[in-house]
Formats: sequence, structure tokens, C-alpha cells
Amino acid sequence: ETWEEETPGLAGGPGGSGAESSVAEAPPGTLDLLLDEGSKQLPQAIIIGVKKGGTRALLEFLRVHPDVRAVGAEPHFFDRSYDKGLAWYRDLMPRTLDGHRITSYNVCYTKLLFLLGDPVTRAISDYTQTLSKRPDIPSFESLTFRNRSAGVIDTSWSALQIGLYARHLEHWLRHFPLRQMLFVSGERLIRDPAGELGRVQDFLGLKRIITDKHFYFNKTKGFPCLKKAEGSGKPHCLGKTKGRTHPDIDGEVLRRLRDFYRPFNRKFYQMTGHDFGWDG
Ligand SMILES: Nc1ncnc2c1ncn2[C@@H]1O[C@H](COP(=O)(O)OS(=O)(=O)O)[C@@H](OP(=O)(O)O)[C@H]1O
Repeated sequence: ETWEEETPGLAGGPGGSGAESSVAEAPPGTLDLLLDEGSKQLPQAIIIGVKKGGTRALLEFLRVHPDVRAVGAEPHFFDRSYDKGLAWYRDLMPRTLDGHRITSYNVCYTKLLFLLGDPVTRAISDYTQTLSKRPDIPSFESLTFRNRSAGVIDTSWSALQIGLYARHLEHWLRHFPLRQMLFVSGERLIRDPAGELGRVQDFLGLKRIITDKHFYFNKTKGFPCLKKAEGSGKPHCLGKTKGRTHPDIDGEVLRRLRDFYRPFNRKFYQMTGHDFGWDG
């Protein structure tokens, strides 16, 4: 599945903060809560992707919220481990206190978060990641074309394929209604993390607790970072595999790619009712 690189499950809702509370912190009269550490439930929301869209940043920012509990690593349940079953998936989840209220689970009601950035930048980011693991791969420019002199784009290259958001969304819409989906702008998550987190919190029915005061712009990193990370309370930027320096790509190749994506982007804006501004 080319779309979902990452599927961290988000559990929670009011009262879902039991798992982390320690005996020392517990106010009197909470013994019953401490004995019952909470139960595991299947996620109420899932960050679907897209690969290199900024999914890790969204997850790390969102889990600062006291009513959010999230899986740390990418479970890849739906694309790689589906045969292990829902019980296996649920067991990966953190414990939450209101879990017992959920009596049945239907994935069709799960909220889906899509994090999307300019498909051209996304492709370069994807390529940069592969290059870091396999430095001997051909140049981005040569992988872009099936036939460079004729200008035929190689749409079978996954780095380009993943950016055809309209096509992928058509597929998702066969299974989920649009109202259960939120489309988050990867560019805005960098430029205005609190603004984008505001939309996410509203969509998830969470109180707007994550605001401007949670972020600072780290000049060395070149990205917004958390003033206080979840758990440690210390300033926290994403790791060094997030925010890599991209290689310079030939301007003509970039123009060709922008022309290639334009109709797909327009279609995607129409489908979602939101202009992401990737086409200038
Ligand atoms: N705050 C902050 N800090 C660092 N990086 C940030 C941040 N917000 C968004 N981004 C962008 O996230 C890109 C990586 O996206 P993902 O986490 O979705 O990548 S992955 O698919 O899980 O590998 C990553 O891509 P690269 O720049 O190519 O490394 C960043 O552009």
C-alpha cells in the first residue's frame, strides 16, 4: 500500500489519562482507578499518512494533549499485519480509562487524519530518505522519467505515485464518508503548527489545549519544536531523520513535475473543498 506509511492509532477522549498516572501523583480516593489500570481499546482516530507528509510531527504534537493516548511506533496493521487480527492490533494500544464504555468497534466510524504536502516536495523528501539508506541509487531526475528526452514521467515510481492524492482519495471514499476525514496541510503544520493543531483538536472533539504557547521555532533545526515534550517536560525537536536537507533538483524537471501534478491537485482540491496552494 503506497499511501499509508504510518498508521499510529490514537485512543482517548475525556478521562483517558489513567495509564501514565503514578501512585505518587494520585490524589486521595483514586485507589480504584489505580487498581484498574484502564483497558485497551481500538483507536478512535488514525493518522493514515501520507508518507513524508509530516505524520510524525502531527503525532508528537497531538500526544501532548492530556486526553490523547497514542501508539509510539507505526503499527502498519492495515497494510502489513491485518491477518494478525483486531485483538493483536488492540493489544498495541495504550491503556485508557474510558475504554470499557466502548462495547463494539467498527472501523468504518474511525476518524481518519490525512497529512498532505506538495507532491513534488514530498517526492523529493521520499527520494532523500531512500538516498540516505542507499547512496548509490540513480539521480532523482533520471528516476522521474521513463523517457527523459520525450518528457514521459514514470508514474510507476512510488515516489511519484504516492503524490496522486486524488486517485488515492477516490479509493478511500469507497469505504469512508468525507465527513470522517480531516486533511491537514503539511506546509501549514510547519508554518503555523498551533493553527493546524487547532483544526485537528476540533475535528477530534478535543478541547483546544494545544496552542501557540506549546511551540517555538528552532533556528538550527529550521522547524517548529515543542517547548515541553510529552513525558519529559523538556524542549523537544523531532529526530535528525525529520527535516533532512534535500538535494537540489534541476529546475526544468521540477517544472515538468508541477505540470504533471497540477490536474491531480486541482481534482483533489475539488474533492476535499480545500485549496492547499501547491500550484502557486
Ligand atoms: N516540526 C517538524 N520537525 C521536523 N520535520 C517536520 C516538522 N514538521 C513537518 N516536518 C516534515 O516531516 C517530514 C517527514 O514526514 P513523516 O514524519 O510523515 O515521514 S515518514 O513518512 O514517517 O518517514 C520531514 O521531511 P524532510 O524535510 O524531507 O525530512 C519534514 O519536512
